[in-house]
Amino acid sequence: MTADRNAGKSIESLFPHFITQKDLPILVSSNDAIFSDVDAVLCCLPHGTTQEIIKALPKGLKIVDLSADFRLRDTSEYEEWYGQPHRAPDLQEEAIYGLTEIFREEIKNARLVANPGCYPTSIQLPLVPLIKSKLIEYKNIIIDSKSGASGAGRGAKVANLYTELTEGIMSYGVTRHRHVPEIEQGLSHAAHSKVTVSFTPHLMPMSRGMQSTIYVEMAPGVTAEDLYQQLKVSYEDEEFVKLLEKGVVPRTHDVRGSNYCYMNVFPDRISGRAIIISVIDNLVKGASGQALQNLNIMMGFPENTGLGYLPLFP
Ligand SMILES: NC(=O)C1=CN([C@@H]2O[C@H](COP(=O)(O)OP(=O)(O)OC[C@H]3O[C@@H](n4cnc5c(N)ncnc54)[C@H](OP(=O)(O)O)[C@@H]3O)[C@@H](O)[C@H]2O)C=CC1
Ligand SMILES: CC(=O)N[C@@H](CCC(=O)OP(=O)(O)O)C(=O)O
Repeated sequence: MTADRNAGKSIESLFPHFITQKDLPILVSSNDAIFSDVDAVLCCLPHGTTQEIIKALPKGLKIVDLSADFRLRDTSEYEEWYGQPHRAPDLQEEAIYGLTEIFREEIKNARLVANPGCYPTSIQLPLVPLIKSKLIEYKNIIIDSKSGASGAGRGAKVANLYTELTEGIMSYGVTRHRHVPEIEQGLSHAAHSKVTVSFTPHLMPMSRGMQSTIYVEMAPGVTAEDLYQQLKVSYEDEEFVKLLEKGVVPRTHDVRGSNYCYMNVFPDRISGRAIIISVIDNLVKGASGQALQNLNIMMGFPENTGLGYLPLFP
């Protein structure tokens, strides 16, 4: 386990909730880490710091990168949205996008997996099967997403202070959030055609959890029942993605602390339109849980190793 500012400290001193776990290592700087006995790495660094570090790792290591550094196939898009040139285009070529339920076969043989962002996970899981089956139009997709404050990491920002966050809601990244190209890349890949979306994220006064409410126009003659049946077929064998019973509204409380994505489809009052709601825990299916799910697949372990626990309700 590596760290930057906290190199040299014990994990228990920083995160006392781990005190019951035996033989936890002392955190070391990534420069001092010894990789000879290591099979795989989960890389959880801020965007932009990861490319150089992964480039320097031994070639045989399997890697799941949680940052955005390898998510965009087009490196010029990375430069446009992340404000710096891509420093490992060769590695980008081999990176597999780790939206597990959609790219499981590719992940099996991958060496480097780019773990998806939290918003793109909550949005693509319901939309990809509906787009692949041509049940919804590729235009006029409107996405309203809400995230708990932990989505911003632990770095102190004024907007994340308790006093700024509590009893309020704040839109941010309006008209331009860096997850838009990631979402459009995934949906366009499913459509074999360019898909564009309107996307606005919101910061909510909660520590974790994410909801995406998605407004779609259905293809001619298609009903919300057709969308429901398609999602049922797509996910009936999936352990971590669940379509709720008809009419039941997905809530962040129902997936809190778990690797589940719950979703449902509702007919809009306006004919020809439907409303899709999906929820995840941004820190689990939106980050560490999906990363572990991917690593399990890459290593040939049961996919739910370390993930088989119930959500923490309420
Ligand atoms: N929070 C979320 O909901 C999501 C996060 N992610 C991704 O997960 C990863 C981790 O996110 P999160 O935990 O929220 O981020 P944080 O900002 O809370 O943590 C990042 C950690 O990276 C360490 N670090 C920074 N620079 C270096 C370096 N040069 N060498 C070694 N360690 C370094 C820091 O360690 P130290 O404290 O010792 O300085 C810090 O603890 C990121 O890649 C993020 O993009 C993905 C999806 C959702
Ligand atoms: C609340 C909040 O600030 N959320 C983060 C997204 C977190 C995440 O999933 O994604 P990355 O892995 O791409 O960092 C944001 O909007 O930038």
